[in-house]
Amino acid sequence: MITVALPKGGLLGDSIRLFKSVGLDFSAFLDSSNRQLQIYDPTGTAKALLVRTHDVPVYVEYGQADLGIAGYDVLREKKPKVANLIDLKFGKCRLSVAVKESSSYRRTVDLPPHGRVASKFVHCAREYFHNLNLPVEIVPLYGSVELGPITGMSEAIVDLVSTGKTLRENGLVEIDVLFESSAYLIGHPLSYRLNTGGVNELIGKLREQVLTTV
Ligand SMILES: Nc1ncnc2c1ncn2[C@@H]1O[C@H](COP(=O)(O)OP(=O)(O)OP(=O)(O)O)[C@@H](O)[C@H]1O
Ligand SMILES: O=P(O)(O)OC[C@H]1O[C@H](OP(=O)(O)OP(=O)(O)O)[C@H](O)[C@@H]1O
Repeated sequence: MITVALPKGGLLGDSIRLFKSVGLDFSAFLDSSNRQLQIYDPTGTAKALLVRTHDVPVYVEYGQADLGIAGYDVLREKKPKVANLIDLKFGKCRLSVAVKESSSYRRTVDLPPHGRVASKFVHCAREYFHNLNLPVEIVPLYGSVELGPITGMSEAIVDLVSTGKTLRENGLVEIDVLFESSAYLIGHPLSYRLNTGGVNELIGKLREQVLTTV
């Protein structure tokens, strides 16, 4: 039996569509009345766990899931010991630095030394500012990060940007991009080495599917 960890939230629909295209149906997770966190594909060949997006690599690293789907941003932030198997080409976004449009900061190096930067991606932000030799205080937040500069708590944010709508509607502008991101299929290293439950065949089908749809 193959176990896959699927991310709740924005990546769930595309993840379920991808598995459906290779014959595995986990669409029960899309039913809002469903509260089951573990479901079996009707063919009985695989089961899926529904987990928070940041927890997907944890289930895969610990071996409770053979496969999982997580954003590259999450993988950069958590650096889990998992294999990055396939760039799935959906969930595209970027991790960017943004500031208030009305501020005078137009490049990251314009930010004041020892200024504050709010972020959900604390490790990525710390590494980025360290590489620029800019000493800043990273303020960890769990969401609505744009409120950092709006309320005056921070001079800048490091956050995901996709359409840019959230930045625009909150009077913020992007001044640098740390990296581009998309969803990845990740795997437990032993699962594909031992071909647990025929996982390699499934990975092959998923790879083919991604190649033909792009
Ligand atoms: N506009 C976007 N904003 C945020 N994430 C996006 C966006 N577009 C694509 N993504 C991708 O979707 C993933 C999941 O984002 P989502 O907003 O569903 O969860 P989250 O809010 O980060 O997680 P949680 O609610 O569990 O804290 C991100 O890690 C990223 O890879
Ligand atoms: O560029 P856009 O298309 O507007 O998308 C970017 C927004 O989406 C994400 O927030 P999310 O909806 O995950 O909520 P959060 O603030 O709780 O992280 C991200 O943190 C931005 O706020």
